[in-house]
Amino acid sequence: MRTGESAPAELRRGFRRARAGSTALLLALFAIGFFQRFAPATFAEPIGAAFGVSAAQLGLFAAGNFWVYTVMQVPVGLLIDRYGTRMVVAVGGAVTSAGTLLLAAAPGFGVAAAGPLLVGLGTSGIFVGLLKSNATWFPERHYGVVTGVTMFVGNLGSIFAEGPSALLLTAFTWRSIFLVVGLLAAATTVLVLVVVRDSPEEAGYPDVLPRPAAPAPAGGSRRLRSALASRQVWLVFFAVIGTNGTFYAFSGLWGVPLLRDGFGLSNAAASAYTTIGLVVYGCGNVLLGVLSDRLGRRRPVILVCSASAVLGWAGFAFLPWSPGWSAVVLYALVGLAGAQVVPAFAAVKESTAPSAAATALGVVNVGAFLASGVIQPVFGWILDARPGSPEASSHPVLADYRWALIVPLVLSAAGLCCALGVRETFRRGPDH
Ligand SMILES: NCCCC[C@H](N)C(=O)NCC(=O)O
Repeated sequence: MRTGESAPAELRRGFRRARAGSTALLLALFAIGFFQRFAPATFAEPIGAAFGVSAAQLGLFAAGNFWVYTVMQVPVGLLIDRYGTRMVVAVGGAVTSAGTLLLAAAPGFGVAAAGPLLVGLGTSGIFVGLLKSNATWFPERHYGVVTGVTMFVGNLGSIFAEGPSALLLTAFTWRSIFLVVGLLAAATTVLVLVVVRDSPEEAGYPDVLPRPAAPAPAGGSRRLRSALASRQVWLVFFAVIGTNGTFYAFSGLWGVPLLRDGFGLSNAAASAYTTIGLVVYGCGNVLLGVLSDRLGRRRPVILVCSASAVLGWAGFAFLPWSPGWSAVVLYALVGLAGAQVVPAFAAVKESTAPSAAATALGVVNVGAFLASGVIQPVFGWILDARPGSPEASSHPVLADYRWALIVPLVLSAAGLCCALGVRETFRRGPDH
């Protein structure tokens, strides 16, 4: 049975329908996961008020999802390489749904706090599973753009967690919103079990493109060792820390206070600049995917992003910038740099045996998550330790932020050095 250009039109249509069904369901769960990750920004206040808990307890509540998700990246990568996307994502979807419903119905904060932990656990396999599924269902030459669109759709979930959710909260309780999200996750999970197939072959179609079998490292520990022994995986890991990790750390926390404390902007005015960075990031995901597919190369795009990060962070730390065009350019530069993940994930997938791809992608994803988890507090410690600030309550000034901004600058410079060593994969897998 042929599904390429020479295959009968009906067969091609069936193949495309099967691919669209699988991909759409995985994307839906991915967007739900992104929603959950960003939901604390909007829902922390009503949830805190409902349970009468402190800001610190709420911080722990929000961090639960993040840390469980990060720790699980490599284990779920191994599980996906072993059991396939459908099984791991279906189990994950069920756990996500249970965690969300638990939060919606929680009688007290102790039970509610278990919700984000379960959600972090449940959603941890979706992204890596989706990347692996994309690698199986789409031609290699389109992997960049497919990854870019994947990231873009995930980001729609985070957008829904902000403004639209705040609007929903004016009409509905947070419990009813989480109830609906939990039921939605449950329904999507059932559909994943019924509709998703791990490969075109499993769906009754031959592979999209015939790919010569790559040497497959058998067994979990072999796959992990092969991912951890790959120079390409580590070079990309550190390059992504310098771009995506620094950008997420900044846009998720310090990007707004920098403008507020440094230039006296209101919260709303300051967050317009982080929004610009996020929009450039979201669009950059798709555009860089298209660009690197068209070029047939990943490395130049990876390098431009690393250079963009160094320029952006150096500008923030040393140039005489201020709100207005100079700030827009700097926020856009670091946003664009963050979109490096798209060609970077492609370069990792293309240099790894398909049977170990999810494990290697999981390793790289950990880097981006760990970076923001570490950079955010370190940035804060540098601000707290600022010289000549005897009163703990006084706000840091621009000069203090410039010191802290040296952290992302150093990481991005190290990332650029690593990016220089990344091997070009020419849009093709390791077996070509
Ligand atoms: N602190 C967030 C890091 C993001 C890492 C990466 N760019 C990403 O978005 N991964 C998608 C995922 O959900 O794992």
